[in-house]
Amino acid sequence: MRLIIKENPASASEYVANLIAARINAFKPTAEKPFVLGLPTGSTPLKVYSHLIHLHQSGRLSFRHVVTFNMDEYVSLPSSHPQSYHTFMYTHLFSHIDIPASSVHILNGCAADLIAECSAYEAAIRSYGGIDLFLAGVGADGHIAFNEPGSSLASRTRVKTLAKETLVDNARFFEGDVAKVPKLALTVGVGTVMDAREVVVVALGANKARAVKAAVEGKVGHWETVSVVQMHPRAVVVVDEDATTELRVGTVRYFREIEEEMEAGGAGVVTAKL
Ligand SMILES: N[C@@H]1[C@@H](O)[C@H](O)[C@@H](COP(=O)(O)O)O[C@@H]1O
Repeated sequence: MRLIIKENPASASEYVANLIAARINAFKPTAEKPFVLGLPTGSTPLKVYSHLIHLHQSGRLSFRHVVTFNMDEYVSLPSSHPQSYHTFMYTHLFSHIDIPASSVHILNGCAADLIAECSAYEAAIRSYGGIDLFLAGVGADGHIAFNEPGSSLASRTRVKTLAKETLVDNARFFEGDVAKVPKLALTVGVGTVMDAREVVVVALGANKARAVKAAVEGKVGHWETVSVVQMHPRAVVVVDEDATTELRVGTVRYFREIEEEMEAGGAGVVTAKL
């Protein structure tokens, strides 16, 4: 795992957007061989998305041959609902870039058969040969996508009951009223995320410090599902200073020194390419 510590949310988000753009551009995607990108919602990726839009508008990045799969969606919110993840993604990213509508995949939380919807989603991911890069945020309790505490680390896309902490956290998007937050969601599984060829987790702010500790220093376990990134061969965790406050001083120093070595072009560069 790499841990990248940036000074503030803006510099962390810019780093992540540049990383995604570099991966897409290096891949040289075509209609026959598109780049497959997994995407989250939430407040964390907002600045990443605005920087991706900026890169696109300044001619440095095209999404013409990028296929996306979103992580999750609430059950029973129509896609036109202001708080649906469909609305979120079009408002904050898709309406501003050159991605064809047919390349966007978001789970349908209003499908008549939710189980069939989840299986079809997994099949669609497989049909593209899997996900090249999965971008993820993290819940304050350490969940990835909507894989709440206790989720199987081998889980696939499925219907999930949301934890109380998540409902309370997300009430801010529903006029502060917990009762208005849908209690169920469709989500990719931990296994679905782990199948991606690269996983990039972003965590910003002191509210995420506990989750960052779980991801970086905790034991791998189903209680904080983000901890599974420790098992991924190509995982990058990008944080701002505030999100490091629960980490040991030695941990922060260790990862900082590795990144400094990489920037200096030393032995770390070899590690980065692995
Ligand atoms: N399902 C989403 C997650 O994908 C997201 O990572 C998390 C954190 O959201 P935020 O970035 O707003 O803190 O919220 C929800 O639970």
